[in-house]
Amino acid sequence: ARIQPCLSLPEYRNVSTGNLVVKEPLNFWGGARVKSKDTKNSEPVYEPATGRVLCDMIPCGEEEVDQAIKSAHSAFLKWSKLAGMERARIMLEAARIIRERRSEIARLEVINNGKCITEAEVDIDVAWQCIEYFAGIAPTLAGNLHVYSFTYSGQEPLGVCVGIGAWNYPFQIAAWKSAPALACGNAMVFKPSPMTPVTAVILAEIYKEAGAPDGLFNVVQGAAETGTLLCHHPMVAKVSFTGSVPTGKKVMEMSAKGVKQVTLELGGKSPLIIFKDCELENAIKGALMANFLTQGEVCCNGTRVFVQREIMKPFVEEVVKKTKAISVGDPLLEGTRMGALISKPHMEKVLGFINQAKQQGAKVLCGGEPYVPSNPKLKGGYFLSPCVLDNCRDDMTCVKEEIFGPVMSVLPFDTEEEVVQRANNTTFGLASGVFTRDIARAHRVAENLQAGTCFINNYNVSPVEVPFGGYKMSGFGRENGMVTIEYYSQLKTVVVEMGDVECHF
Ligand SMILES: NC(=O)c1ccc[n+]([C@@H]2O[C@H](COP(=O)([O-])OP(=O)(O)OC[C@H]3O[C@@H](n4cnc5c(N)ncnc54)[C@H](O)[C@@H]3O)[C@@H](O)[C@H]2O)c1
Ligand SMILES: C[N+](C)(C)CCCC=O
Repeated sequence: ARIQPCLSLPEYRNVSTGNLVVKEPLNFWGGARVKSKDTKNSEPVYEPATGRVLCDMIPCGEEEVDQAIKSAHSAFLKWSKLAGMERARIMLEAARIIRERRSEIARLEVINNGKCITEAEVDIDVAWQCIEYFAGIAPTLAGNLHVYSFTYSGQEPLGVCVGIGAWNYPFQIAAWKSAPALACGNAMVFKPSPMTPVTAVILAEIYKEAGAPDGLFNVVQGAAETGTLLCHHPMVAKVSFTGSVPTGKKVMEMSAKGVKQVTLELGGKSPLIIFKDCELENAIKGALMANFLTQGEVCCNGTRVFVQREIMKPFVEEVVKKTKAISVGDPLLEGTRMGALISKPHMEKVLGFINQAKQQGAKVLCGGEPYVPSNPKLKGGYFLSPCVLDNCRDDMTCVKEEIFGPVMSVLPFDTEEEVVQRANNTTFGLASGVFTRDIARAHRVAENLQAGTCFINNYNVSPVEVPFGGYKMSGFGRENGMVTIEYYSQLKTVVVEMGDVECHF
């Protein structure tokens, strides 16, 4: 059942929309691709831009999950004993290979996810940067020595960590989870979303090629059932989850049963506040960046756009003009700025939110309809014209719930105090943004917004050096930045007696 890859990465350079069928096994453990055992539960995976079947996702069952975890455990025993420098060398080599193969990996990501190529290339860059960043940290992991009491403490890895990913940034999520885990000396079993099974296994091959021991980074395919098996497995020390709030709650509950550590990167409904003293052109660009990257399927998007009443008219006119100009279509073409949504059911869900918004009194200023590109091969794709909604109120469903599609809701406001209160009136707390020329106001608003990130005079800029994660129901724990080391390690304290034991008895 253990198989080496059939299609080498350079061959993916020639794939185009509508011509790839992935036949290779998509699981990886013990240092090789592994064919799934039980094909009866296989599910078709669709290419979003065409609606064609790209491959079959065959979920891993109990025995396979157990094999992957045991493979990770045996790699952990070796990897955790390496010096930080040795781990770093292998991780840096993995980052280099990703950089070299950026174009092929990005093309595969586009075909599986539907996002446009220019964005996918950035995602791949962020992935290798993240691995490079944590490789740099690995040799610096040192403890504290308390000389006079002669005690010392230092970080130790947790063991086998599980990563569970969402479908919107498949390769990048696998890197964001594996890089800090491996830097700390852990091994990982990663389960991608069943809708985007194709690229995580390439990351596994790259770690192996870079010199990682067999079993260090493993991939098991599957949906809820496979995820449940991972969360319950007694040899798993930690679960790092990216996905929706309802699934995040289940993951936390299951992990609690085994007292496993958890990181939850969940959904959002983030506010973007635009004051009348902003530089309007930048604020408009910021609103587009906050809403339409990856077809709006971005957890931290600023989908509640609060605009100070005095500038509402020019803001809306320009934002609508620029939204209408977004080129939707073949995601592998350089000129395309918006590709296809992940699936037909998801597109219908987004359309349902738009219809409901209309029924509740919102006005569609542009878009919000299925889009059929002229190219015949894209006729079955899940394209939607980006949508701006006006006449929105805070109590509407489109303003309260995460849509996860290209839908911007615009809301007027009058005062800073009022808008901060309204912005915080949500159970989510992933991100937020503010546009103003008043530096004191910018920092005051950032301080008062209940969110893990606040972007001032920009949006969706997340370098790997800075922590990313949520407040409230958007989750806890962080990815990226130094702090992430805390979430993939545990502290050992050693107390050394330099004299005789003073006995109380
Ligand atoms: N905060 C972040 O960093 C971040 C990043 C990307 C996406 N997201 C969020 O992810 C959501 C969209 O992704 P999605 O639709 O893939 O989310 P989802 O919750 O449906 O699925 C996420 C992952 O969980 C798995 N899963 C499902 N049921 C499970 C179970 N019972 N036990 C274990 N695993 C299970 C899925 O197979 C998938 O791999 C949005 O809410 C978005 O905001 C958050
Ligand atoms: C790279 N971004 C844009 C910050 C997105 C992070 C992952 C959220 O879905």
